[in-house]
Amino acid sequence: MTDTARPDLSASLADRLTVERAVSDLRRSTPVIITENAQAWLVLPTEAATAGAMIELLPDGAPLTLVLTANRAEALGLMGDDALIARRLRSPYEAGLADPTHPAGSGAPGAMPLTIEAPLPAIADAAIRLMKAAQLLPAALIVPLPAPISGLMSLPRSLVLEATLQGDPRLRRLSDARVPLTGAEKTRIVSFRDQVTGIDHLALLIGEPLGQDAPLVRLHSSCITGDLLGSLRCDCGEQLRGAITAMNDAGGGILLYLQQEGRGIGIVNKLRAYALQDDGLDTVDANTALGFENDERDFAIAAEMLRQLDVPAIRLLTNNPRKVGHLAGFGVEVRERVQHAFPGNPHNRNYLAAKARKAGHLLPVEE
Ligand SMILES: Nc1nc2c(ncn2[C@@H]2O[C@H](COP(=O)(O)OP(=O)(O)OP(=O)(O)O)[C@@H](O)[C@H]2O)c(=O)[nH]1
Ligand SMILES: [Zn+2]
Repeated sequence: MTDTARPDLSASLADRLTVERAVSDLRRSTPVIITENAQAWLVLPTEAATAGAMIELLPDGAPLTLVLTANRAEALGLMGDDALIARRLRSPYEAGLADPTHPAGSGAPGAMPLTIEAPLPAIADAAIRLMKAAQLLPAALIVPLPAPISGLMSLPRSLVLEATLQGDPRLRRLSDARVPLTGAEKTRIVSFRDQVTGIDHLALLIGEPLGQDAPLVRLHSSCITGDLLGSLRCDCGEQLRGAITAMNDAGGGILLYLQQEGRGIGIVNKLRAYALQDDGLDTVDANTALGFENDERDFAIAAEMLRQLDVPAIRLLTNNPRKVGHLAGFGVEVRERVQHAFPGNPHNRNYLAAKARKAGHLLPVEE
């Protein structure tokens, strides 16, 4: 079995592990400290602030600054050409402004609490990167710290920026087992673990793909609702089972099952996006109203899995040109894009139409 994990803990890997520990604290509503030059800032996820978590740590009378992405600012009708904006708050509870599914953030632009513009804190970019890595809403409450607080993770801004760059996954190949599937009895599942995030990704080897020149491959991002629960809001379940059947019929194929729920925003945020879609936004605008990009996924993971499986050339089952471009950028030869569309239903018709219209998906548009 190949094991490509580096034996030593290089400086950059150590930095990435430090950032992952901070991410894990933030997911538990624990603030972290980011430093830049001689200044330290307490950084609290807005989700934690609105829930009142750890608010007692905020120094009395210190200025509270809310950092938002440009996408969230635009949804709120706030002006600005920059990637991030900062607003001064009177109370941490006003951080609900960052969340369009929260009463404070869901009103019409004029109905939001009065906020005062604030200069962008030096660590704003690092704070937003951490929130995204933690799959929290990409908004942070930031307070300059007059004195250090012991017991919290503290990390320099530069380290956060370097460690959250996508494109260099450290995957370790682990188990390999026979798992007969309905529609593809000759299937093996090979598992990979991201040595930085600890997240596991799977490669389903259906039939005999490894001997083939350019086997069928699908990059399938996890969808708990569609793949597992049979949700009709998307086409993921059909695409998953359809890919398995197509690969079995072709004598072999590789389905990479990637833990990238909700195009990389996580299950909680995907469900928030669904709530916004019920209020009339489409799948793209719901992501940006939450402050995210339309697609936050890192397909370098898929390219690295193919590299470790020794599959340099593929035929890719997808309607998403972004997947083709990213894989090619990471050195995978995509010899052919194979259409992978299924008939819509009344619940996913708008979703499929928005992907075709706005996200460049090559889907047959239904009447
Ligand atoms: N944020 C968000 N994610 C969604 C929504 N609907 C489905 N998803 C997620 O979108 C991803 C679908 O991924 P893929 O099956 O790789 O699909 P794709 O990028 O549309 O490309 P192809 O299916 O290959 O054409 C899964 O992670 C789903 O959880 C939605 O409305 N909002
Ligand atoms: Zn889905």
